[in-house]
Amino acid sequence: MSKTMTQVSSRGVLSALMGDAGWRDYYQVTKPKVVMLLLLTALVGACLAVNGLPPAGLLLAAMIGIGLMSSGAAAYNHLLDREIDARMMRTRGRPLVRGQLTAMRCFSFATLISVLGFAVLALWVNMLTAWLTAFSLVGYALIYTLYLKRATPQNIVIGGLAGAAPPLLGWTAMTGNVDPHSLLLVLIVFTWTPPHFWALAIHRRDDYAKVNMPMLPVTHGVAFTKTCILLYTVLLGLVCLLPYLTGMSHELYLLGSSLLNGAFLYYAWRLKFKANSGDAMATFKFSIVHLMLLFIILLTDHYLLA
Ligand code: HEM
Ligand SMILES: CC(C)=CCC/C(C)=C/CC/C(C)=C/COP(=O)(O)OP(=O)(O)O
Repeated sequence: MSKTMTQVSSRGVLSALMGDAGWRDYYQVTKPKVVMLLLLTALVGACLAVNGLPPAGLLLAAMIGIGLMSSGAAAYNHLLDREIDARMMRTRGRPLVRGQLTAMRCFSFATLISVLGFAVLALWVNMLTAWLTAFSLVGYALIYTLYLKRATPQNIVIGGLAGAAPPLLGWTAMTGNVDPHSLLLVLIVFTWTPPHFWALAIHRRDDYAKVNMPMLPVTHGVAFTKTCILLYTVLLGLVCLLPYLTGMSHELYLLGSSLLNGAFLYYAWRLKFKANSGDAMATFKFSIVHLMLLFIILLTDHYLLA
């Protein structure tokens, strides 16, 4: 076959695979910003697991494997939620709703990257990490998305475990076993998740009510949800002391995390006691900055003071 004919036929195969979808549609269903933050928490877990720098090849394989499987989980979530996504303002522009990406293509893509991710972890990291990541994928893509989300206002408290797993996954990738210190990092993300999500759920309450999604502000009201956010933020402040109290982290972490948790508490207090329509969204946005900085501080403390 001539070079031009080969180019034409490979372009034909590619366009048959892509259909109306562009790279951007595949990228969007992976929830890239969420996965970036999940990977930061996994990276910190991996670095805290070892003395000095983690072996570069092992770290790269772990990040690729965890990243692919988290992206796969996010793509399954887009697939399984496409009908409710079509009815909510926030999500109605998603690729499966617009018809840019077919359900079959999304399923194939999610399966391909999830299996690839599992293979990378199984071949180049270790089986414990591969299976723990697979459980997290099933926890988010199936148990949370298909069942919990639609069943109970405690959906994200229970479902939050999957999103909180990456620091443990990063840690086990380096050591091959579950260290109690890694569970402290999981506990931090786990306690952070309810205020993170409920702040957004207050802002989007009408959207969730419209599709009968039992999110806390819909089932128990906005005032009660604000109280829960405040209580979880206090709990998060206490949980964040544990890395210092158990000797895992040092004074830099104690100072940095106390400032961040003080600021989070201020947002939660303002949301509860000073009614202002923009406060819920401001609290949601701050939660993301909070978790990102908290893990950067954990890492800095580890390398400067360990
Ligand atoms: C069950 C647990 C969680 C729930 C229910 C939840 C829910 C949400 C929702 C509904 C959004 C808005 C997405 C949008 O605007 O389209 C969001 C955004 C976000 N979440 Fe979460 N989240 C959870 C856990 C996490 C975890 C564990 C992380 C990272 C460690 C995370 C990081 C983010 C980031 C970075 C964004 C902003 C995404 C963007 O701007 O595109 N979330 N979350
Ligand atoms: C392998 C592994 C670590 C898996 C975890 C993967 C993952 C993407 C966790 C993040 C949790 C999250 C964004 C929940 C929101 O879903 P939602 O359906 O409530 O939000 P939506 O309405 O914006 O889709």
